[in-house]
Amino acid sequence: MKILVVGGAGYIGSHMVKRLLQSGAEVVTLDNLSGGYRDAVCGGVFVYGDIADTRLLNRIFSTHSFAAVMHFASHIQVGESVQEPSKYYQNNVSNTLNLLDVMVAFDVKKFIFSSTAAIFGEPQYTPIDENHPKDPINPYGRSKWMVEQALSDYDRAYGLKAACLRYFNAAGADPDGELGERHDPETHLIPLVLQAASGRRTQIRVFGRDYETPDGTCIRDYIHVTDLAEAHWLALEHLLAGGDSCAFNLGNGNGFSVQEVIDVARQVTGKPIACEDEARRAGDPARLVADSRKIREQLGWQPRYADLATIIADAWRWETR
Ligand SMILES: O=c1ccn([C@@H]2O[C@H](COP(=O)(O)OP(=O)(O)O[C@H]3O[C@H](CO)[C@H](O)[C@H](O)[C@H]3O)[C@@H](O)[C@H]2O)c(=O)[nH]1
Repeated sequence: MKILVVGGAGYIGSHMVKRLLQSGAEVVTLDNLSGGYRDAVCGGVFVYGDIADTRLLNRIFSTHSFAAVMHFASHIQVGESVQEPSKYYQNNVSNTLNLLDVMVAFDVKKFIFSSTAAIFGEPQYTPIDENHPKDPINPYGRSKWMVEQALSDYDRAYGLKAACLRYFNAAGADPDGELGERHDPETHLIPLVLQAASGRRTQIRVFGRDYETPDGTCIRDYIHVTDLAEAHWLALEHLLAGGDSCAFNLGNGNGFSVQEVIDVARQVTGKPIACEDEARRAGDPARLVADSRKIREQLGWQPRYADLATIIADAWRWETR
């Protein structure tokens, strides 16, 4: 079984490549990242490039016979998407459609798509299940919801079966210590908190202490990246077994505030971690917590690293590697 992993050199994609290789799948990784992550993709075929490049895609699909495509490559910063929407619609929507059209042309009709909690917008209730209204409040969320809608149409018209996996807050690192989180620039809470612990940063800025939450800071549902990769594996098995298109929310169902994350990080690292209070960051809902019962019930997903201290401990091992 050969799988094309687009964005397989990034944070979540590289964990997926590892999971696939462990299962004996053949992997072709397509990515335009180089450096550490690329080195970490220790197996399979690596193709440097971009899904905007139709000629490259045609060459890859003519050379390999894929059972499915897993697509992790996208821009993911909410704030940036407000400033530069074109970048988000171009890359996340238009380039994804380019990939889908080549897939259809080569009769590859199983697709795993990285979606996001940002498609829901301001929560109308929590925990958020799959049927929660979709009303994204920024171009990033809209770009992902547009693709989810396009995928429904591609299923109806071309029989392309897709699993949309809506991540809440992916965090942590490979428990073996081989892979971890690195974005450039880094904007995510846990790696920034740990950089403050390790001395690579002087402090962590807390964006808002005036939310309607018990300690005033925002609440998020952190999911270990290895559990996330496992969910993708189960979704892949589902599609390869002839299963129908589907969408699943992925989180642990436990909300932790920014202050709680900092407190747990202090315990795990034994470092003081200085904080500075800042104004709210635009586009941050107060509370995002997933109801993931659907994937547990339908695909048997069982997170193994649901404990926040474990998630942070694995990320800390990577930060101090
Ligand atoms: O330096 C920081 C960084 C973050 N935060 C806070 O920490 C929480 C988590 O922020 P992250 O940036 O780590 O994560 P988000 O919830 O903003 O982002 C997640 O959800 C987004 C969509 O809502 C995208 O999918 C994104 O990739 C994903 O990590 C937020 O309340 C944020 O305001 C801080 O206080 N200080």
